[in-house]
Amino acid sequence: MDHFNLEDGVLHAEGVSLEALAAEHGTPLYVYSRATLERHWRAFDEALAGHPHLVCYAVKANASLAVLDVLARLGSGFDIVSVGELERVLRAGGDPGRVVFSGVGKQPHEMRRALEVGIRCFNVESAPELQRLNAEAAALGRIAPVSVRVNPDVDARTHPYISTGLKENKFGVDVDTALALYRQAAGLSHVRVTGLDCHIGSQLTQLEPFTAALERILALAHTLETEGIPLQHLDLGGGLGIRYRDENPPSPRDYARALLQALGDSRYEILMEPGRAIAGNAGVLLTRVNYLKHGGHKDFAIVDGAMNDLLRPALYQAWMEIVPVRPRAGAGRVYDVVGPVCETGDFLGKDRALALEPGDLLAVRSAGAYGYVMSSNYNTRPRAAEVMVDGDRAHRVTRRETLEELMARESLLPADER
Ligand SMILES: Cc1ncc(COP(=O)(O)O)c(C=O)c1O
Ligand SMILES: N[C@@H](CCCC[NH3+])C(=O)O
Repeated sequence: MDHFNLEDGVLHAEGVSLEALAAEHGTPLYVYSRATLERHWRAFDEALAGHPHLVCYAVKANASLAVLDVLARLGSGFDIVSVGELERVLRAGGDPGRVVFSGVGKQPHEMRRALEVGIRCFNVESAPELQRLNAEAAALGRIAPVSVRVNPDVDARTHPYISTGLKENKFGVDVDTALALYRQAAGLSHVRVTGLDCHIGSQLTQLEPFTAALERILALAHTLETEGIPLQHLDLGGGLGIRYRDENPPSPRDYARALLQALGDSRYEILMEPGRAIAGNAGVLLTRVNYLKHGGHKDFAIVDGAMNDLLRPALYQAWMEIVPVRPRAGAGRVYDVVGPVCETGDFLGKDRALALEPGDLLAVRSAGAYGYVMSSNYNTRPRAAEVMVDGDRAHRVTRRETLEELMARESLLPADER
């Protein structure tokens, strides 16, 4: 469920016409709905009510300051993977005490900043990382709270690029290595074991991989208890999928119910790191039809948005729904919706039945997660702008980059070396 609906024949975000937003801010344009974000975050929080928990929104899904601001005001925790994401959370008023730090390649300066502001937990992914964290904490006179990220070797049944919990994936450590790491951690002077972490992949549409992973980490938690290494929390990661087309992912409530059931009567605090399930259907990408090109073999709708704005279709062959903002009557044609970028893989959608005229505005739905954050300047295209709708008001979040700003970041060689 989201807040993008037709009103008087025109697609609106909450109470705001997407045509009006495109006219004011230009295209391509990302538009987010505050009400949808809030509803999705609350769905997780309420699904876990009655059990100690913290919903740590995965910032990587959509790191817009406005999105973080909305969630920080709800009391959200945050899952970060870089010091840049940490600075964004702090800037948006997020509580560092509710931040967990994931990722296989944390750098010393990132660890130091996270230690200084006092984050909730470091999700450690290797033995050398544990040693380095202990050394950095010792140098600062701090104690680093840690979880070990366990790779439970379960098949998440998702696209291979976004599966993270198989033994051939770079993430986490296997159960035996995790046990060894916990034993090491227990003997280190400047880390304190607080939890256990696991994340098996993204866009999961079935419960079974989640519960299989939980069973494996519960067994490890039990072993740790018997060794005198008690845990306060289990971080079950993110990964709950959303409907892009015809997927039928479990609701946050069914997902939480299954996990709490598998947890039995153990009272570990539960941390979750949902990203896509909160932000995905809270955003659309608006793009305008520039040309219609009717070939002998194919019809192309050439739009002003491209793979540099929204990479998911090109990178994962992801299917994203494309709808006209003001639907026209009539059958139309079957188009490949493509951008101006010089790549055959530059498409937003293939074989879409659409009734179109040049100048029409299209909305790519479910673009709130892994959209703007994965955009680039490929083909020297400025990044899109972002707008947050809140009821019948809209706030510009990011201004469209100008070519001057893009160029100003670079320099020519010194004149005498030319
Ligand atoms: C460690 C970790 N936590 C959370 C997430 C968020 O995943 P999702 O957006 O699928 O909920 C990811 C991304 O896969 C991740 O790697
Ligand atoms: N970027 C991916 C998800 C990556 C999840 C992060 N580990 C997507 O768009 O589906």
